[in-house]
Amino acid sequence: MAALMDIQKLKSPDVENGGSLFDPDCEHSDMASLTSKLALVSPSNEEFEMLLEEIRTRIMETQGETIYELGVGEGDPPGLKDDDYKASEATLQSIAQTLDLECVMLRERPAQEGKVAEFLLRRRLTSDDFMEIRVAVVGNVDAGKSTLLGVLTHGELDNGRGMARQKLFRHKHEMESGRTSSVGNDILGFDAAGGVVNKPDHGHLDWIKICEEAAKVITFIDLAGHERYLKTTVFGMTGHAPDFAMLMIGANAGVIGMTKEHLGLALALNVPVFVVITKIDMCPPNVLQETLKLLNKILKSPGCRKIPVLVQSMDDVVVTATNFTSERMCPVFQVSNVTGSNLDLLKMFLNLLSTRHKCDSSEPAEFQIDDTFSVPGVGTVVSGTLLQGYIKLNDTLLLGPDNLGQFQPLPIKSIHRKRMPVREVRGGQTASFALKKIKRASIRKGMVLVSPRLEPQACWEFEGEILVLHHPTTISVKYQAMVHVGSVRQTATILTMTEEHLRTGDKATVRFRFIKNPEYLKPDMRMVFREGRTKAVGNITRLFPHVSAVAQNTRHQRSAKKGYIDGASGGSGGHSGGGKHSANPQNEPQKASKRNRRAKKMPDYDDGWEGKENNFVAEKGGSSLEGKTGNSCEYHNQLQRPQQLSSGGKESPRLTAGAASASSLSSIQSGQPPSSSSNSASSTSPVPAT
Ligand SMILES: Nc1nc2c(ncn2[C@@H]2O[C@H](COP(=O)(O)OP(=O)(O)OP(=O)(O)O)[C@@H](O)[C@H]2O)c(=O)[nH]1
Repeated sequence: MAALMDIQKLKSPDVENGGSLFDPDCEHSDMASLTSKLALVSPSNEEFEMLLEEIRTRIMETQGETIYELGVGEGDPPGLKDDDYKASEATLQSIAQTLDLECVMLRERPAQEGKVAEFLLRRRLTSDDFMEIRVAVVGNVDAGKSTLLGVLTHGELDNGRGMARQKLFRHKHEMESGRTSSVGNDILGFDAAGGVVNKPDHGHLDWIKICEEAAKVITFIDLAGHERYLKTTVFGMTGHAPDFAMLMIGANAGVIGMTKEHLGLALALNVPVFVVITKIDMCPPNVLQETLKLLNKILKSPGCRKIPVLVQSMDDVVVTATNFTSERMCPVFQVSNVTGSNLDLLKMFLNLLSTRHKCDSSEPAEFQIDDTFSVPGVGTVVSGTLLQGYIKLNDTLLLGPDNLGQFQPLPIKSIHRKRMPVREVRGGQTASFALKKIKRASIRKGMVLVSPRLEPQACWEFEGEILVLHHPTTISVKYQAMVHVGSVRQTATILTMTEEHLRTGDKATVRFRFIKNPEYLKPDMRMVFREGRTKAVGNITRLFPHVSAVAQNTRHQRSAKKGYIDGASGGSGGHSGGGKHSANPQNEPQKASKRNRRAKKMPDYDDGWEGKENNFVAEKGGSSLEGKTGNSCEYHNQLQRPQQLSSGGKESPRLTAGAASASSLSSIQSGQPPSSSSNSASSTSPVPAT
């Protein structure tokens, strides 16, 4: 345990400074003068109103809850004597009652002048509203991901032979192999007082009931551990906009296989990570120590720069959960799904997590689509995340971009959140919308539904600042790989770069062009660029929102011939000219289609983030997830596969050049920054256009 940071060092830094958890970053606000430790002892009417207002604002900002620390104040030594403490607690309860908040004590401890305590103030929401936190569950195969989710959501312990996970598998082949292959959603609801509301009825969980009773719902995005399904895992991490990533490690197996890949992915996407070590019931103490030691080394390495904190008590839970948004801290839990050891700590931690997405209802709505469904009796349904703004029933939003970069207005027929019909959805929440007058085949993942106020434009080309985490040789202009950004997943070609060649560890500003469809992007979005073992991460810095006339006409004619352009989306697109590479056949979309035809012949194989050498990326796009995400459709009816998949789903196969080399995250493991010296000097030939 000594390997991990001593939790005492992190405990209540604010208390030492006379600060308050009102302000976890120690930036003292205007409230500081009001938060003298005696402020709640016998406030005047005016002071009471000010405190009320401060807590109301705080609750609104944090989407429904905050933590108040009693007995600390600016410049005062921490702690309240018994009488003052009781009076302060009574005032806090009275404020909570006035604001219709639940007020629950999280922990109480002795301090210099009496005692201090932390209280959770949580809004009691109506039956059709709840706070929402999304947690992506990652880790190597057999780390116990599905089992832990089964245990947490169904409240029954595992038998060590896969009993708990059976409740979560969505496919027959998963039941047989014991391997998750798709993005699954499972939910865990907490009421205002922090109690779990999941009550399975004969193994079945009623999501609507959970959402009605819950003040906060944790959605677990259960991602596959096997490297074969890495493409799906990357999509889960980018397209489902998780607030946090839960990295799972089997205590006996240790940090193996895809563990570092998944950690690297979370870091690249700036998703705060916490670690859960499972199977401590069957792991010899020395092996557990070794696992902790290696984990500690990796987390502290220059590639990671995390502060690992072992969570062993409720005190630790409160400290880590309330400081977790800092992104530097990495709480580490050790649990057993068989004995239930430490699961109460993990549940409490999940209960205290708060969303990273701030919601401002006045912003124009922007909804990213991560899946599409055809629901009998309902019609076309899209699921996804509302990144900003507010959408209510019967609002008309713009759906797009289609293959020509156009957006078309569509009314929202109905809204479901976690299978529960609702009238509105706010920024940071996931939802499903039933849409009118549109076929499922005309919608692809990566499209958006946005407010007309945004005047959205699609782009074929964009610029990004990227860092190459790994490439076996060098990357040059015309190189093609898969771009993941938000729920967009499409092959793009490098048009220009600020460097002539890029090797592992190199940074550059790169101009990309999508090969199949224009996409809706925004500056500052995080992107992942990958192909086989090649991985680069970065930020989008510039968009070129125009559609090449050549590309546009060609696509239109070809699409019209194939007959899958919706009449409503037709039109010229109104753009002309095109970029300097628009006439280059290498960048024209029809090139991709040839590869697609070849790709269809390839096996359904996902070579992945850390794939095998000399293999093909035969992305099936839409088809790899279509129909596999049953749980995420919030319209809980029979789902249908489309007769014809959207054209946006298929990607081209790519031949990976170069010899095998170590993981890009070797820097994390070794504690050294990535080095370019390990690369072969030979240049990778760009993939020729066929
Ligand atoms: N003894 C013991 N066994 C566990 C524990 N957690 C999981 N298992 C067993 O470990 C095996 C693998 O668990 P899974 O939940 O399928 O692992 P996974 O990480 O979801 O694997 P993929 O879905 O393939 O990514 C199952 O047989 C579980 O019963 C634990 O805490 N203790």
